[in-house]
Amino acid sequence: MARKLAAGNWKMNGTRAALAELKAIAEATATTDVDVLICPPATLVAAAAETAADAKLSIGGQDCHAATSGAHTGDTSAEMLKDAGAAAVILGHSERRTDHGESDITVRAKTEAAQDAGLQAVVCIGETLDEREAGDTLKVVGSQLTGSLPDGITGENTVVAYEPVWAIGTGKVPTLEQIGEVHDFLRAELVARFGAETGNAIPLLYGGSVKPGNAAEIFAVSNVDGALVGGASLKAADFAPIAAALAAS
Ligand SMILES: O=C(CO)COP(=O)(O)O
Repeated sequence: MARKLAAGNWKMNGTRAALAELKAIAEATATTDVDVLICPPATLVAAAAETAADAKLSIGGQDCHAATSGAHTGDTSAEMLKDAGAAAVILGHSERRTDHGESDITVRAKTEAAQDAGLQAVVCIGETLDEREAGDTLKVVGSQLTGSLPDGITGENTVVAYEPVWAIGTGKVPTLEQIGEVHDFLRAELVARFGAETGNAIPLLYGGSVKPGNAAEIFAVSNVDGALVGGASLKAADFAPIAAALAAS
C-alpha cells in the first residue's frame, strides 16, 4: 500500500510574508494522519524549512537541475535544495514542460539527480485537452511515465502525480471514472515495470483543481493516494480540509 500524501505546489507565489500561512498550514495539519508536503518557490525553501523544522510537514522544491553544480546560471541543483532543508522536489510539471521545453528525458535526468541527492521526486505527467479528445490519454501518460522515471526507483523516493493539463487552474475536473481509469492504468504500469512491491508502494497523486469541496470524492477513487494541490494549497483554510479528507479516505 502506498502512503497517503497531501502535497501543495505554491508555484511562483509567495514572499517571506507567506511563511505565516505556512505556519498555519503546519499547525492545521499537525495531527492529520497523512504525509504533508509544501513546495514554495525556491527563494523560500530555506526559510520554509526553518519555519517547519518542528512540524511533521515537509518542504520541497518545484524543480532542480540534473547536474550537481556548474555553469548553469539561474538554476538550482537537487543538492542545493537538500542543503536548504528540502525533502522533496516536484519534477516535470506541465508548466515546466511547456514554459521550459522539458522532455521526458530531461525529467528522468532530474529525477535521478534528485534521488542521488536524497530528495523524494514528485514526477508529474498528464495529457492536454487535445490529446484527451483524440482518445490518446493512456498512450500519452503511459509514455510520459515510462520516459520520465529512471530504473531502480523505490516507493520512498518516488511519487507520481497525474495532472491533466486542462484541469490545472481551470476549475475543470475529470469525471471520477476518468481519474480512476488513468490511476488504475498507471498503477498497472508501475507494477509491470518495477514489480508488485515497489509498484504498489509509489504514491499516485491526482492534481488539477482539487478543492475542499471535491477532495473527498476524488480520494475515494481507486489508486488515488493523495493530491498535488495548486491554488488551494496557498491557504490553510483550503489546504487543511483537503488533507483531512485524505486522512478520512
Ligand atoms: O498544477 C497543479 C499542482 O501542481 C494544480 O493546480 P490547481 O490546483 O491550482 O489547479
